[in-house]
Order: sequence, then C-alpha cells, then structure tokens
Amino acid sequence: MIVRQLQEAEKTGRRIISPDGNWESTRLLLKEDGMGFSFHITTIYQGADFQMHYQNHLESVFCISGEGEVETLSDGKKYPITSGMIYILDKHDKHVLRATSELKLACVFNPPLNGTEVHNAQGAYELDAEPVNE
Ligand SMILES: CC(=O)NCC[C@H](N)C(=O)O
Repeated sequence: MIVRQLQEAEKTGRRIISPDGNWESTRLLLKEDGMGFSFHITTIYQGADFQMHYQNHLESVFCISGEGEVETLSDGKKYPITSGMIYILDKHDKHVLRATSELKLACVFNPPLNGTEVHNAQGAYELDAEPVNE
C-alpha cells in the first residue's frame, strides 16, 4: 500500500506551480506508482481564466471547494463549478476554466502524469515529461 500526506507532498517536487500564474497542483500519485492513473490536488487561483486541451490525456475533475465555470469550446456550453460537482473530459474536450473564487479540485489523469508537466502552447501535457525530484 502507498500512503502519502498532502501537507508533506506540498513541501516536495510534487508541488508544481504553473508558470502562467493560473494554478498549482500537488501530484500525490504518479506514473511511477504503477496504478495506471495519476491523482492530484489542484488549486486554481481566483480570477484565473484559461484554455486547456488535453490531447494526450483523459481527465476527471472533482470540485472540493470554490466556485467557477467550465466551458466546452466545441458547443459553447457553460457549466457552473461548485463543491461536489465533477466534470469528465471523456472526449479530450477543448475547454476554458474560470475561477470566480479560488478552486480546490481533485484531478485524475489517464494516462498518468510523470509529475513535472505544465501546459504547452495548446494547453496540453506532453507524454515525455521528467519524473518529479523529491
Ligand atoms: C483542472 C485542471 O486541469 N487544472 C490544471 C492542473 C491539472 N489539474 C494538474 O494537476 O496538472
């Protein structure tokens, strides 16, 4: 069994601060753990408004706290994000995330992240990122 503590992981290379200033994410479970998915606790900063397109990954996003909105760009639909809401990007959906207040999210990625990924110009993660250095 693997046991980790968020507050301890935040002090290590598992905590990634996005260079775009929109979010940070502590990656508690990664590819090297061999589970077939990764699990992250992500903070989206208040006022963030940015586009993503996970062309190489599927992602589920569960809102623990905060308020915001996710918009799918193929159809322009907007979905309120509140505590308890989950959105599931099952079609590699191009989307915009907006945080009215700070959002705390639990995120699962398939395939699992290596740990150091940040968004490329398309809002995607590459598949060959370096593992985290703890
Ligand atoms: C919701 C979302 O995708 N935010 C960007 C960060 C991502 N959750 C991650 O942990 O890398």
